[in-house]
Amino acid sequence: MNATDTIFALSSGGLPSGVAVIRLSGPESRNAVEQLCGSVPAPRRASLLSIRKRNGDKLDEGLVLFFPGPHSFTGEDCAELQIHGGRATVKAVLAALASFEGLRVAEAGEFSRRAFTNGRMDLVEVEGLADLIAAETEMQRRLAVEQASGGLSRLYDSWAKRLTHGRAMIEAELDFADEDDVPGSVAGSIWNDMRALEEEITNHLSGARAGEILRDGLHVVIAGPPNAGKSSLLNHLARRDVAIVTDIPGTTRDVLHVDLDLSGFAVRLYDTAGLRETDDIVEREGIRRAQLSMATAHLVLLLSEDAAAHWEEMLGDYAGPVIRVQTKTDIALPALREVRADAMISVRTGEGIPALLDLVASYLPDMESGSALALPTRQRHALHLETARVHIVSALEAQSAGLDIQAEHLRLAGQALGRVTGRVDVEHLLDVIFSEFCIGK
Ligand SMILES: Nc1nc2c(c(=O)[nH]1)N(C=O)[C@@H](CNc1ccc(C(=O)N[C@@H](CCC(=O)O)C(=O)O)cc1)CN2
Ligand SMILES: Nc1nc2c(ncn2[C@@H]2O[C@H](COP(=O)(O)OP(=O)(O)OP(=O)(O)O)[C@@H](O)[C@H]2O)c(=O)[nH]1
Ligand SMILES: [Mg+2]
Repeated sequence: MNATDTIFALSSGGLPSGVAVIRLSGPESRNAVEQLCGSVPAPRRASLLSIRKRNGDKLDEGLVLFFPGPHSFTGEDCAELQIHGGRATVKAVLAALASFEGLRVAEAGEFSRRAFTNGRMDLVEVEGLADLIAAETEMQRRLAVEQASGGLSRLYDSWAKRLTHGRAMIEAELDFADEDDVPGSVAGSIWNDMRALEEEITNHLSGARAGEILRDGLHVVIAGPPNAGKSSLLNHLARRDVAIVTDIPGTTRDVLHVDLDLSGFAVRLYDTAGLRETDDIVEREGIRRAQLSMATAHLVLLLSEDAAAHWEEMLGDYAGPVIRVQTKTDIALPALREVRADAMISVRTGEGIPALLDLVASYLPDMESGSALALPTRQRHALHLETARVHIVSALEAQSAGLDIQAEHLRLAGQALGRVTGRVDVEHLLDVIFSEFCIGK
């Protein structure tokens, strides 16, 4: 990977498509456009031009744009060829680009990586952009667009600035400590703000669970005895035949999951092996996996067709929230319909399903509609934010240790914040973060 190469890639999605966008970035972008199109359009203006091979053969006619650096997505010279999205057309134009000296196909995330390297985006924005491209539900989109457009970064930068100010005040006091005419304590004025900052970070961190649920989905595990109708419920909610359903107890062994959109929120629903004592090695492994998924669930739907079920016994070590669901109400005798469950459903008739979904939705984070979503979305963020918070507390509590020790804690707090946005040594993280992207981004 050489950062002075000029890179290109198909940045639009699957082919064929109405229009396909090929992006270029790097010093040879201008030359490549000139060779292929006969001229270079005015900066940032779309021009309809013919795209030709060196021998004059016409490949296509498309809208062509040139973005001189540094005012471009990557900060380098960039260009776009917006051509017809036929497979052969795209293949021919990509081949023509590859034939130029100094041009090569981009790696996954390489455009965004250059934007980061050139200071066009910080790490939090890059992660937001990756989430925006991956977003499948309205809440994932809202969270990601706020993060990608710098909402979170501005917050973290404003915190870092307050820490720097605090340190500057302490330094000033240390420098002038032996001069008699310095009035009062300069440093004394910052501690109220540091206390307030610590509180703001604590508040922000309390949204970390909501942020992770919004981004990754609420993890809901369907559990219960064999034959309860777990796989049938998964298939019903997925509206697809995802899991094998038979009337033989012990059908499901592997953990399967589907992603649902529940009023704009992502929900990841897991189907698991029926819980029972068994000598079958394969089934036992399935049950072990079922228990493992329960251990990390946000919510368990405990299914049983028997209203007299001993619900608690099936939960094992799981201590999180549970919705007890009585299944197959279409065949259950009215006499058996004692209300010992939280929900009663039939996937045959659809009875009780909307009520069950309402119950599940009540475990989703409480989001005000329309409000900006400035929540920590990744453990990486939460870990550094917590480190920053702890250092601020240490600074506040180190009164007797002296101002220079307090200043050092504030410096470490600022460094932790800098690791979130990528302004402080994050080199080792970059490959991981950028590999999340697709080629062309
Ligand atoms: N055709 C096309 N659409 C696209 C993109 C793209 O690269 N090409 N984007 C790719 O992700 C997104 C838009 N993001 C972009 C971000 C910055 C600049 C850019 O040229 N910025 C300059 C000039 C800004 C201005 O004109 O005010 C700059 O910031 O200096 C372009 C696209 C979504 N839509
Ligand atoms: N009448 C009726 N039958 C149902 C209903 N839900 C599931 N069944 C039947 O119950 C049997 C077991 O269903 P599954 O969905 O495979 O049960 P499971 O809980 O996944 O079972 P295991 O994977 O073995 O643990 C199948 O024959 C289903 O057709 C329902 O609402 N009404
Ligand atoms: Mg099953």
